[in-house]
Parts: sequence; C-alpha cells; structure tokens
Amino acid sequence: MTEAILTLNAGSSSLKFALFRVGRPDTLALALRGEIEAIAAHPHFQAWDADGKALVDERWPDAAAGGSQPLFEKVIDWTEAHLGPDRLIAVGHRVVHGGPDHAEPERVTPELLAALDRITPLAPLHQPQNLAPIRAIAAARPDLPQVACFDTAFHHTMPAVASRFALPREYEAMAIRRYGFHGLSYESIASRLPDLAPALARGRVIVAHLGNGASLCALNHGRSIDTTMGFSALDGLVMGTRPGTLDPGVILYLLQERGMTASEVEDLLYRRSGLLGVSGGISSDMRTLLESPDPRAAEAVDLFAYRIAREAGGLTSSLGGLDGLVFTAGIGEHAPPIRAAVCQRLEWLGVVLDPAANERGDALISAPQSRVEVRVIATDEERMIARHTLASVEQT
Ligand SMILES: Nc1ncnc2c1ncn2[C@@H]1O[C@H](COP(=O)(O)OP(=O)(O)O)[C@@H](O)[C@H]1O
Ligand SMILES: CC(=O)OP(=O)(O)O
Ligand SMILES: [Mg+2]
Repeated sequence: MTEAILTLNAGSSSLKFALFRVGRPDTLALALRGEIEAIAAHPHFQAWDADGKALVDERWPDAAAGGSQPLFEKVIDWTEAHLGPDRLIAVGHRVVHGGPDHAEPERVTPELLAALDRITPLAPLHQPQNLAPIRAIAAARPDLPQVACFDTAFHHTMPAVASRFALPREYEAMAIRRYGFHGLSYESIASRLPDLAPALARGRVIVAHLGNGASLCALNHGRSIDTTMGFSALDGLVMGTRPGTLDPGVILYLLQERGMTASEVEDLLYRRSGLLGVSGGISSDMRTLLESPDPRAAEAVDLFAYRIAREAGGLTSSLGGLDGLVFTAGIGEHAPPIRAAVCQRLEWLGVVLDPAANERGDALISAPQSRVEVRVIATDEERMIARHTLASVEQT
C-alpha cells in the first residue's frame, strides 16, 4: 500500500486539487490532479491522471445551491473513490491569510482553526473557502492530519520598508501592514528557477502571477523583497473582480457622501470591480474578454496590462534593476496577447519579446538580444502544499 497526500487549493474562481504518492526517501509522485473552475457561475469539474489522461469532465449549469460546500464534498468523495490501493496520510490546504503570527505551514488544531477564522475579515473572498473543507474533513475524518499552508508566509522575508504602511506606529502594532499573497505560487517558481534558469535564481526577477487574483512579486536571490498585494488581496493589480490599488479617498467618499454601507463597499471591491466592472459586466474571465468584440472588453484588457507594467516599473526600482520576468498562473501561462502587451510596455527596460515563441507558449519567450530574460513557468502550488504537508507530518 502506498501512502498518499491530498492537496486542496481553493482560489477565488476555482478549487484545484491533487493527489501525490509518497515515495522513499521523500519523493512525491503526482497520481492525479483536477479542478472545478468557475465555481461561482457554471462549475466545470475536470481531473486527469499523471499522464494527462482525462478521468472526469462534468459541467453543472448553475452554481451549486449552498455555495462551495457541496463542491468540496464532491471533490473529496471523488478522490477517495479513486484512491485505489493508496492510503491517505494527510491533507494539505492552501490558506490565503496567515496574519502576523503564521509564517510557516502548521498542523491544523481547533485552536489554529479558531485563530484563522478570526482573520476572515482580512480575506473575505478566500478564507471561508479555505477553512470550510478543513472543517468538513476534520468532522468526517478526525484522525487524518491536516496541514495549513499560508499564502502570506513566503513574503515574511520582505524588509520593513516594503511591508510598512505610513500610518502612526500604533496601527503597525495592530498588525496593519502589507503581507502579500500568492506565496505558494511564488515559492513554487523560486524552487524551479535553479534548474530552469540558474542565472535568474541568483538574480533580480519579477514574477507575474496572473490568475483570477493577480499580483507581482520581486524576487532577489529567490526571496521575496516586495510584492503588489498588501494587507488584503485587494491591493495592486487589476483582477477578475477586484480593482487593485485604489485611492482610499474613493472609499471614504462612497461611505460618507454616497450613502453606501461597509458591506456594499466590500461587495463592490471584491466582487463587482476589476475586469468584470470595467468591461461593463461582460466577464471577469480573460478568455471571454479576449474574444469579445465589445470595446469595453478591450479597455478592460488594456487597463489590466497597463497596471502590470506600471507596477513592474515600481518593483524594478525595489530590486535595483531587472534580470528576469516570469509569467505564471491561468492568464500568465495561457494568454499570449497579455504577455505581449505587458512586454511591449516594458521595452524601455530592455525587454524584447520573441513573438513566435510567445504565441507557442515556449518556456523562454524573450529574443536573444533582450536585456531581460522573459519566461513562462507553470506554477505548481499543489506540489508546494504537498511538500510542506509531508515535511510537517514527518516532523510529528
Ligand atoms: N487559454 C486562456 N487564455 C486566456 N486566459 C485564460 C486561459 N486559460 C485560463 N485563463 C484565465 O485564467 C484565469 C484563472 O486563472 P487561475 O490561475 O486558474 O485562477 P484562480 O486560481 O485565481 O482561480 C481566468 O481569467 C481565465 O480566463
Ligand atoms: C490571494 C488571491 O487573490 O488568490 P486567488 O488568485 O486564488 O484569488
Ligand atoms: Mg490560484
């Protein structure tokens, strides 16, 4: 019988999962992976074995009644039914916010769950999605170890000058600071760089994690020194349904002058803005926008690329120059027009794209004369979670 680890990665638009077989010494072989995408609209459930052979492909016309809970249960039941001779030894979870106190992966206990629940207001779109399956599994399988892996953890290496807000000191004591997110994704990319691009592993690199949520991370020698997301997953780039950086004066104005309630503003910022809002409600999904003939879709796409380039300029300053740019996550890995638009805006930095390599989605998409090496690397948050989970269960 082989031991296996299940990973669950609940994002804002998808639930991704994977099953890894544990070999000795400490190798993790992918057994299957899958996802439910468009969880809030028309859920689409797919899974593949390690060779990419499809195991399931189901669509549900409407989001499940009762939110994501029935979808989590479906994934867990389906995975258990496909375990075969494997024995599940642990489940690892992506948990978006670890707050100030959780800088390393941790075994789930009732105390940890209560602490993570208390920081839900800092990540209202994600934390409930992350904690719900932990609770469901704890109730159904109380003896099965679970490990929480935090999206904020990788950024604990940021210097104070990058994590501090210019607020009075007492607010910093209330843990109001910039945390950064998508840390498991950045850790996954940083862990691949020594093999894929050794010079970049030692250099100054911006990683663009462009999914439904989107952010940039400045890596120096593989460590995060700055990132575009802050206290919450609202800051920085334009995202599927979030505006990214917004003058806080707008929020005061909406509350004080336009009579909006705090929860209406929350809904506006987390669910109605970004690509969805700017496109006039066409879609938060980049595929739909790239295919749409509506000029508002093109304006949303243009703003998305403009803001990536603008923030990349800022992070280049944080890094003191730029050696590499890496695109990853749903849009970064699969949307050549977005990569082209960003690279064109960064030509002043010495970025020269190889258009054919970009269209093919090659690993290296910059031209030989480019001063900045531009790469596409598939993020593997699932393997990162599995590694942390294995290390955590072996320690105890
Ligand atoms: N072939 C594609 N072309 C353009 N965009 C794509 C493609 N495939 C996926 N995407 C986009 O990737 C985004 C989802 O990215 P993903 O990293 O899976 O998100 P999350 O993990 O935040 O749920 C969506 O906007 C989707 O439209
Ligand atoms: C932190 C965050 O925005 O995550 P996601 O991209 O999964 O929405
Ligand atoms: Mg994601």
